[in-house]
Amino acid sequence: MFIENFKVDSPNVEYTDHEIHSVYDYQTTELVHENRNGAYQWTVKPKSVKYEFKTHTCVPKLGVMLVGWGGNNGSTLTGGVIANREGISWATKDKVQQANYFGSLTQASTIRVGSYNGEEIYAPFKSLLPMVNPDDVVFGGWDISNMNLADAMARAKVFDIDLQKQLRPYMEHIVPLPGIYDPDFIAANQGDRANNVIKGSKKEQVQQIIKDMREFKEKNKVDKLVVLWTANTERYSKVVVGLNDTIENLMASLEKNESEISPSTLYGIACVLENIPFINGSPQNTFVPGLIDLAIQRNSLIGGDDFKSGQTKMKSVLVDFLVGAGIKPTSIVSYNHLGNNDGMNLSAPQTFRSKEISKSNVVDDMVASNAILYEPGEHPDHVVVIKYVPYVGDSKRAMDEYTSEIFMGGKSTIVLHNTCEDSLLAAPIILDLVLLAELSTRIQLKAEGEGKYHSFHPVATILSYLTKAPLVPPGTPVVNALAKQRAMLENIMRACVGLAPENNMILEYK
Ligand SMILES: NC(=O)c1ccc[n+]([C@@H]2O[C@H](COP(=O)([O-])OP(=O)(O)OC[C@H]3O[C@@H](n4cnc5c(N)ncnc54)[C@H](O)[C@@H]3O)[C@@H](O)[C@H]2O)c1
Ligand SMILES: O=P([O-])([O-])O[C@@H]1[C@@H](O)[C@H](O)[C@@H](O)[C@H](O)[C@@H]1O
Repeated sequence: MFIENFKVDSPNVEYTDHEIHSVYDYQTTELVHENRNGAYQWTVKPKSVKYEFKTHTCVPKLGVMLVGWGGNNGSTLTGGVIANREGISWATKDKVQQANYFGSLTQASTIRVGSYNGEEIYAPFKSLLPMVNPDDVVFGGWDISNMNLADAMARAKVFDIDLQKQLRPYMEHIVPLPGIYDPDFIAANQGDRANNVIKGSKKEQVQQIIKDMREFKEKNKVDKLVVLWTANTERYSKVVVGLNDTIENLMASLEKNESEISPSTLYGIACVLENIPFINGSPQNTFVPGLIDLAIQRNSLIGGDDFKSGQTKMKSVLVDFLVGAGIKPTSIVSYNHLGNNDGMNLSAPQTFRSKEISKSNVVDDMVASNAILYEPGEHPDHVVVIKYVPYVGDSKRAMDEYTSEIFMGGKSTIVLHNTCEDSLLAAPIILDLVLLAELSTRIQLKAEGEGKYHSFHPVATILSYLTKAPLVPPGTPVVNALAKQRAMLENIMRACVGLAPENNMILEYK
């Protein structure tokens, strides 16, 4: 059964006009490794820590500025939101299709709230806490190409033609702001579209981005802004002592106009200086150590890296299942080809390398979780291939072969083939990233013994479900397994309204 919304009735939760206050017992464990009578022994001590959460319920008018707005993802997301907002439907060869937000965790998934007369009751994920309605988001952004968004949508060849015709009047007057272009960081084959660029030194470019964000906020009367990079994948920046390893060195390098500061890092610096959440949807190391430290120092939200949209999302489910079932994946070979501009940019070795890294590390935590299967340091063979095939456009083809060792030396090989428009996978993920980033800035918490409330750590691990290579604060474990990432997010939101984590025990019926 489905219910639209609910309210929690508990002595641990208080709803006021402006906030939800909850008191929450966090059940965890403390591990002790000690020498007892000459032998080391592990002891696990259950531990309960009292937390208080305070969530501001006043939902702001939200502006979202996309870097790479005129790309396939940017134009698809913008068109998709307009279609939803305007209630557009269009004819396909199968049926009359209504606009929807399928693929968005916040808009199209549900959570279990309990059982009623023996029936499981579900509510929308977004009913857990007050969130911005995507239809109300005001979009803006930058692109190094000056193509208007209607033409960009046509160039992307993602939407059905009848939908494109209906969206054109809403999008043809929208032209992205000039972007920061540095040909050294993306493939040479992108040079042709760079006709809309910010001139000047790197410091002047950062100042221009700051000016753009302030003007956007002022012009659109938005209360809050989130900026997200959905521009071309860049090559990795070199991380060098004295260049970008500390805040001081990064800012000094900016003054000196050092060539090794990438455009994405420049947008990141601008956002952190303005205390505007900045999310990186591509795989490169935008967040060099100096920028991470700057974000921590200024308590400004940063999140990334690389949208977890298709093949990698499946991998973070399948390998978790295999290893969790006591089956040993020994070879994972992932191939994909696509023909959009992203594919063309990734055909250069240095940009492909960024993608190869973010797609390859995704099984590490699952492999490390099972020393019955894997010797220390042992790892499955894992190969990632991406090829550019213009004819297939945005319709990405992904082929995977997983070989595993099973009972008594047997082998099991699973082969997957997926065909899917890349941008239709990424657009709802972008939406979730910006909505959840905004929400997380409205949550404050404190553990028992902590005097004052504080926000979540500025490196937003809460967004991990949506990224291939989750950015985490130094010293924090990286979790890639999709079910764990979803549970983390859902359970934190449940804690904010005083609900226990979903434990799936269903003891009532045992
Ligand atoms: N679609 C997916 O499923 C998916 C998944 C994970 C990551 N990504 C990443 O998202 C990014 C965008 O994908 P896409 O398919 O929209 O690519 P795209 O090439 O269609 O769009 C990128 C846009 O960024 C613009 N651009 C490049 N450098 C810029 C800069 N410095 N400032 C402003 N604009 C700039 C380009 O002109 C282009 O319009 C890529 O890096 C891709 O790897 C996509
Ligand atoms: O999310 P996923 O399907 O594993 O990964 C995808 C890659 O395989 C694809 O080549 C690339 O163009 C997309 O941007 C995305 O990164």
